[in-house]
This record gives sequence, C-alpha cells and structure tokens, in this order.
Amino acid sequence: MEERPVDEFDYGRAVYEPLTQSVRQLIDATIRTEVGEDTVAKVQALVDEGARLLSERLVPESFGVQYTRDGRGMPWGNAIIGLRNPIAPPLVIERNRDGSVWCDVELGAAYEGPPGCLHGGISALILDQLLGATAHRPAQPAFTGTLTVRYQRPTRLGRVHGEARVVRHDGVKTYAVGHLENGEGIMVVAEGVFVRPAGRA
Ligand SMILES: CCCCCCCC/C=C\CCCCCCCC(=O)SCCNC(=O)CCNC(=O)[C@H](O)C(C)(C)COP(=O)(O)OP(=O)(O)OC[C@H]1O[C@@H](n2cnc3c(N)ncnc32)[C@H](O)[C@@H]1OP(=O)(O)O
Repeated sequence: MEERPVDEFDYGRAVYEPLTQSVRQLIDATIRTEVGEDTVAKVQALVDEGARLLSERLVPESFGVQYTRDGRGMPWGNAIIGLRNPIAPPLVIERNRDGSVWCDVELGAAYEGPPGCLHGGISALILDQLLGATAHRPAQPAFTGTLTVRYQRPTRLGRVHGEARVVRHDGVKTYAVGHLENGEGIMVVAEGVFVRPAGRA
C-alpha cells in the first residue's frame, strides 16, 4: 500500500481549500448575479466542465471522517465545518480550557431565510454543531438526542458569534446550552441533550 505522508492534513488543505473557497464565491455569485443569459449559459458550461473533471475520480460515497496516519481527523465533508464542503461557511470552532466552545462566522446570501436574515435551520445547524462539539469527549462520541431552539429575534445576515457549554452530565447523557449573538444582542438560544450511544465507550 502507498505510504501516506505525515503532513497529509496540510497537503490536503493546501490542495482542496482554495477550490472550496472558489466554489463558495461561485455560490454567492450564482445567487446574486444580474448578468445576461449568454453569460449565465457560458458559466454553466464552465461549471459543468469543472464537475466533469472532478468526477473522473471520486470516493464511492460521502467523505466521512478520514484520518491522517498520526490520527488527525478530517471531517472535510461535514455540512457546517467541512473544509471541502462549499455549502459549509465553514464554521471554525474554538475550544476554551474549560471545554466550552465558541465561533465567529460570516454568513452571507447562501444562508438566507427571511429576507436579509439567517435561515432558522442554519441557526439550528450551527448550534447543533457547537453544542455537540462541547458535549463530545475524546473516544466518547455523543449524538444529538434532542435539540431545542428558541428564536428570540430575527438574525441579520453577516457576522455571527456563537458559544456553547456543558451544564451537566447524567450517565450517557450530556446537557449543553448555547446561543448565537451579533451586534444587536442574543438572537437564538438552544439547549440540547447529547447521548452516548449504547455499546460505545
Ligand atoms: C456524532 C458522533 C460522532 C463522533 C465522531 C467524532 C468527531 C467529533 C468531533 C466533534 C464533535 C462533533 C459534534 C457533532 C455535532 C452534530 C451532531 C449530530 O448532528 S448527530 C446526528 C443527529 N442525531 C442522530 O442521528 C441520533 C439518532 N438517535 C440515535 O442514534 C439514538 O436514538 C441515540 C444514540 C440518541 C440513543 O439511543 P440509545 O439506544 O443509545 O439510548 P437509549 O438506551 O434509548 O437511552 C439512553 C438514555 O438517553 C435518553 N435518550 C435517548 N434518546 C434520547 C433523545 N433523542 N433525546 C433525549 N434523551 C434521549 C434515554 O431516555 C435514556 O436516558 P436514561 O438513561 O433512561 O435516563
């Protein structure tokens, strides 16, 4: 079997992240463009050619979490944090010493629900990942059992700050809370129960 280079995380990141970023720009421009139909048709042909080239070799199914030889996880297809997923903003989750987490993310036209505002499902997606990340412990995966989201005020598109922390553990269950805020205050709050599935460490 071919030896995997130790720095394959950095290598993969250098190769694929710029492509993902370009596709993110393409998504934004696709939504907001006002060019004429000839240009749209021309771009469509270019995009189709790009998709054809990339499809010459594909993993058989979804990306999953691939691991480098030194054990670093690459959840690069993930819908919200995926480095190779153009529909992911992506969310970069930072962890404090006490295990709580936070993120700052810029959310544009691709995440719109009510005009000019963040789609509620996207808020829930961000909070699911944030609360899940703080509930998750190494070698103790915790699935979202229940996520309750309260939308207090419409969140304008743009810069959003999120935070989450664990409030208690009860056997296989971990209870976490979190919120999304921006310059206008706290917009969305969430609480969740994360369950370590039966039969897992
Ligand atoms: C995700 C793991 C990944 C690990 C990978 C490593 C990298 C991680 C890096 C970074 C963190 C990432 C963070 C991820 C963020 C995103 C998370 C998601 O979106 S997860 C997808 C959506 N969620 C599902 O698809 C679950 C589907 N449901 C199930 O699989 C089961 O129903 C499960 C595991 C939730 C429970 O099944 P049972 O058979 O293990 O549990 P029973 O024995 O029935 O119950 C145990 C206890 O839990 C409570 N419970 C069960 N289900 C519950 C629920 N849905 N809500 C609340 N409590 C529940 C029960 O009442 C019971 O409590 P009593 O011990 O009696 O006090």
